[in-house]
Formats: sequence, C-alpha cells, structure tokens
Amino acid sequence: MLKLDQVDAGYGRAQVLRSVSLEAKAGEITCLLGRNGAGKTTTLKAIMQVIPLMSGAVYLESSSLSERAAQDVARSGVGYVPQGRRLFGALTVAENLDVGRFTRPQDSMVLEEVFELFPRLRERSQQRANTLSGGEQQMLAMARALCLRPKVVLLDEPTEGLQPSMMEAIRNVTRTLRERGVAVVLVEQRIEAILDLADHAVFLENGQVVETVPGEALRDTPQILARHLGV
Ligand SMILES: Nc1ncnc2c1ncn2[C@@H]1O[C@H](COP(=O)(O)OP(=O)(O)OP(=O)(O)O)[C@@H](O)[C@H]1O
Repeated sequence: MLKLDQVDAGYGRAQVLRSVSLEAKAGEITCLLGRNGAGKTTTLKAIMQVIPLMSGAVYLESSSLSERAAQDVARSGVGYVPQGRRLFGALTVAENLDVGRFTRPQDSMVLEEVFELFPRLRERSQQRANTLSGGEQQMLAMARALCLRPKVVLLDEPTEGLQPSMMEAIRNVTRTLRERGVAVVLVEQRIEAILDLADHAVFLENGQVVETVPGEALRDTPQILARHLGV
C-alpha cells in the first residue's frame, strides 16, 4: 500500500533519514520504533512531503508521492495525525471536522459515520476544541484525519499523555481501521501501548532502519526490545 524506497531526508542540509526503506500493508499496523531522536517523526513527515526528500521515493499503491504538496498527499489517501494534534482551538468539534472534509466534500465521511467511531465527539459536537480533554482532542485529531477515508493513516504518538480509558479508546479505533483494510503506521514511545497491536515493527536508529520484525517476534522475543530500546 505505502512504500518508502531508500529515502534520504532531513531539515535544510542536515540529513536525518538515511536510505529508509519500509512498507506498510493494507489491513496491518506497522509500528515505527526507536529511541528519542531516531527519526520516527521525520519519517512520517517525509511520507507526507512536509519535508522534501533528498533522494529516494515514497509510493502510495503504485503512484509516487514524492514532490507533491502535503495537501495533495492527504487528498490522495494518506491521513496524518501529528504529535500535538494541531486542532483549531477556537472552532467547535463539528467545525474542525468540516475543515477535515473541506478538500474533498463529495466522498468524505458524513458526520454520522465519524460519530459512530467516536461517540464521545457526538455529545461534544458544539464544544470548542480547546475546551476538550486531552483524550477528546486526540479523538478529534484522528476523526479529522479519517474524514477523507484515507487508505493509509499515520499516527504520531496518539496515546501520549492519555489516561488508560482514553488510551484504550484510541487503540480500539486503531484496531477498527485495521479491520477496515487501512494501512496504519504507528509511532509510539510506550511499548506496552503497541505490543499487542503491532503486525510488524520497524526499528530506526540514527535515521536508519536497523531491523524489521513481525509482531509475534516482538511479543515472543523480549531481547529484540532490549537490543533496540534498552527496555
Ligand atoms: N525541525 C527540525 N529541524 C532540525 N532538526 C530537526 C527538526 N526536527 C527534528 N530534528 C532532528 O531530527 C532528528 C530526528 O528527530 P525525530 O523527531 O524524527 O525523532 P523521533 O524518533 O521522532 O524522536 P522522539 O521519539 O523524541 O519524538 C533529531 O536529531 C532531531 O533533533
């Protein structure tokens, strides 16, 4: 579904990613793991073309996303939920969702479908985003990205700072996306939040992919986590 082929990318002249190749398949959760500063967020930004590639390519199905504008990448089927959520705080829940649907109104999710996934947002549809709890804000950020019915969803630390019940709600929606055939790319610091979700894990170190393992290996072989994350 989504493929990175030997991607080099960074900020200005500072190269962060070095020849990163990975694949995220439909109906699977691919976890990007690595220590602080390993390049996980930078990988998501390179997929979205928020930062330009120095070399290599990113493909969605067979079409190249390289050198497209970020909003074109979103329109062509990649939903991005960045760290920190980036909501419009002064707008209501419903208005934030309208922004999500604005670029492709004809086949975007109707509000009813979004609210089925996130019932809590239905009750708060007229509430301003900046008055929502952290967990509700994360739900809104995910809901907004899902409005365009993406084929691929990139989630950057979606459970960061959330209490367990909210964390579980986010994890459940992530599972639902997998069941619906979406390719999910998940960045998480908290291993316990992804251990049972991962279909594949890709370990990054200093901007390079150092190992890719299936989810079962992650669960059955604790040495893998110890080796790469020191946990
Ligand atoms: N806007 C930026 N300008 C310059 N360098 C940056 C920028 N953003 C990140 N970097 C650098 O790129 C490297 C990778 O950062 P990145 O945020 O991708 O790591 P990460 O694996 O997501 O880390 P974390 O788990 O701490 O979020 C780091 O050395 C970081 O300092």
